[in-house]
Amino acid sequence: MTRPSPVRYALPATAKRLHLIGMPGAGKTTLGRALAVAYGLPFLDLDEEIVQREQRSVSEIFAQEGEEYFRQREADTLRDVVATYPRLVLATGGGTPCFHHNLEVLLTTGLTLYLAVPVEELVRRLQAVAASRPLLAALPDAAGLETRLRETLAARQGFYDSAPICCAAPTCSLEAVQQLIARYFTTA
Ligand SMILES: Nc1ncnc2c1ncn2[C@@H]1O[C@H](COP(=O)(O)OP(=O)(O)OP(=O)(O)O)[C@@H](O)[C@H]1O
Ligand SMILES: O=C(O)C1=C[C@@H](O)[C@@H](O)[C@H](O)C1
Ligand SMILES: [Mg+2]
Repeated sequence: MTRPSPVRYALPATAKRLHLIGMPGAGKTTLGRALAVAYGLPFLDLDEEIVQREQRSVSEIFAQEGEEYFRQREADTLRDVVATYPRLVLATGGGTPCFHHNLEVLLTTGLTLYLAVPVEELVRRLQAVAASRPLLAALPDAAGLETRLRETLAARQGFYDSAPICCAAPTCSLEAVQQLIARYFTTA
């Protein structure tokens, strides 16, 4: 099989910011890092940026200040980040598009990609780490985790579906996403 030419997948000069949205465990951070390398763009993870600014973990912020405080910090940090970085691949938090008009910020300041992954796969990926996620901790078992993820996805689906590009598993490979991005720019 011949490898596709890298030129075909080059990011158009007009696309300087890529935003990845999707459920916890969808692969935003993993794919975001790979896209940043592929396109030669800086990478930033919004959760990590908040943690750095607050000098405490997301779980600690939720436990000590509550979710509303976290959502406000998330909204402020998102706006700072897009104002600061003219070129960027940004992995958002799972809830980022759903609060404080962040969706509008994401859609108007970069090309937003939704990583759609079935809940069964999210359960597999998150089972081991759910205890460290404030909104997924304290669930009794995998069935509880699955129920919580289904409810969360149902509430968020409308926000996620606003992204102009949707990459559905199992085709969320780096190459598949690059093809979707290239196709978006040739048909837009
Ligand atoms: N395409 C993939 N196929 C299989 N596993 C993957 C894939 N992408 C990511 N993973 C795995 O799924 C887990 C979650 O990935 P990642 O941290 O990138 O997701 P995320 O969307 O950033 O999650 P969060 O919202 O919690 O930050 C990790 O263990 C990662 O190795
Ligand atoms: O899905 C969510 O609401 C969250 C996902 C994480 O990325 C963090 O932003 C935080 O744990 C909240
Ligand atoms: Mg992440």
